[in-house]
Amino acid sequence: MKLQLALDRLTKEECTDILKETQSAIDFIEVGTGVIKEYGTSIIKEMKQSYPKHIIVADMKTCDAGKAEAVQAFEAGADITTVMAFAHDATIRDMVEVAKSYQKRVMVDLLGVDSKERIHELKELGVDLVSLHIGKDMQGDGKVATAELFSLLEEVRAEMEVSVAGGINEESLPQFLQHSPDILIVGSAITKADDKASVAQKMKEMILT
Ligand SMILES: O=C([C@H](O)CO)[C@H](O)[C@H](O)COP(=O)(O)O
Repeated sequence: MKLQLALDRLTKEECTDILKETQSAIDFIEVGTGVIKEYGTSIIKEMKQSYPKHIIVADMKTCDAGKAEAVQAFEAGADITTVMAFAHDATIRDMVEVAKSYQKRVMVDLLGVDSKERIHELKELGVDLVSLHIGKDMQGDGKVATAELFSLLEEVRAEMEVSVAGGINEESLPQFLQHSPDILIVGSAITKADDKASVAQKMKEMILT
C-alpha cells in the first residue's frame, strides 16, 4: 500500500516546505487541482524535477477534452493524471489511450458515483485505477471516507487498483486496512498538522504493518 500526499489549497512555497518535511514518508505526491489552477502545469514539472523518484499525480480532475489535458499532464512530467468518472466515455477512453502511449496511468475519480453499472463501464473503457473519494465540500457537510465505500467495487476489485481519499486521518485509517487499498490518499491530516513529518511517518508505518 502506497501513501499519497495531497497538496491542496497551498502556495508553491508551502508545498515545497511540506515536501521537505514529509518526502521520506510518502510514495506519491499529488499536485492538487487548485495548485495546478494557480500555477499551471509548470508546477507539475517542478515537482517531478525536485522529486524524480516519487510518483507524481496531477489531480487534473479532467471532465472534458481528455486527450489534450492528458497530454498536458504527461508532458509536464506527471506519472498519473486524474479524470472524473462522470466524464463522457470518449474523454476517459482518450485519456487511457494517451496514458498508454506515454506509458503512464490514469486514475478515475469516483466522486459522486454510486452505481456499480458505471464501474463496469469504466472497466470496459480500459480503466484499471480508480479513486473512492469523499470531496472537500462533502466533508463540510459532515461526510468522510469510510470502509463502506469499498462495496461499490466488490465486483471488480480483482481487476482494478484502488485508492481512497476524503478526510482520512490517523484515527480513521485503520478501517481501510482490511480492504487493502493500493493507495491511501491523505491531504489535510498531514498538511495542516503541526508536526507534518511525524504524522506522515506514523501513517506510513500504519499502512506497512
Ligand atoms: O482531491 C481532493 C479533494 O477533491 C480536494 O481538492 C483531495 O486531494 C483529497 O480529498 C484528499 O485530501 P483530504 O480530504 O484533505 O485528506
